[in-house]
Amino acid sequence: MAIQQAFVAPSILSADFAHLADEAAAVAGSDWLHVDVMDNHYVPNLTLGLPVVKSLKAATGIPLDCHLMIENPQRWAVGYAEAGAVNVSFHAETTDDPIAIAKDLRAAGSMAGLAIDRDTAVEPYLSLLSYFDTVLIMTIKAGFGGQAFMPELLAKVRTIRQAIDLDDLSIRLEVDGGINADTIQAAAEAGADTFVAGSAVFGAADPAEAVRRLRALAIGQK
Ligand SMILES: O=C(CO)[C@H](O)[C@H](O)COP(=O)(O)O
Repeated sequence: MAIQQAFVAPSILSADFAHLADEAAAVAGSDWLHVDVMDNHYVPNLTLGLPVVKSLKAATGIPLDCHLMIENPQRWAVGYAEAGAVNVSFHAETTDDPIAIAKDLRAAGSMAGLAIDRDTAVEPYLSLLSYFDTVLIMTIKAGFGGQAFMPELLAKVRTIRQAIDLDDLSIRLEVDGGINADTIQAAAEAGADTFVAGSAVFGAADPAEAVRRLRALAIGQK
């Protein structure tokens, strides 16, 4: 299957949390808005939860892509779907029953996303792909923005892309961590079609232009 239209999803982890509605408005042309939910347990960082997602949903028309870096996703994931997220990703490392959570997310009306952290192999999850609408491959260790892209993790993107294409699955393949104008093309060539970018967007003088530039690079334009 051909790679789907490239999506750029600015990560609000790198935005000004005191002005989230304005920050979202600055990237209004984005495909998705990536929302990092961190609980200070699965990852050491602590960010935001359901009340902020509900407020963001009311404040922006950009589809929300919630990335749960939390323990006990079976307790919380559906709440993010009910809050209006278009996609809810939870980490494979945080549950023994990813299929149950994926089914619950779809039943609640969102896409179901499986996120895979730096130190986790993708092979055990290949047989589960049909339960998911997105797969998010971390290209850093989850927890903080502004880290350097790890090109060796693109092998996992290639493996997932091959599996998606082999079974003709309709799955968005996201990469998250260190995505910028220097790294996005390598990620696209590996098979990613959805690109989370935090510092490369919100650290830019013109965030909207940064999104446009990243999307152009992802589809091979200079
Ligand atoms: O999930 C994340 C961190 O765990 C962030 O989405 C990611 O780090 C984006 O930030 P940057 O593009 O600056 O690396």
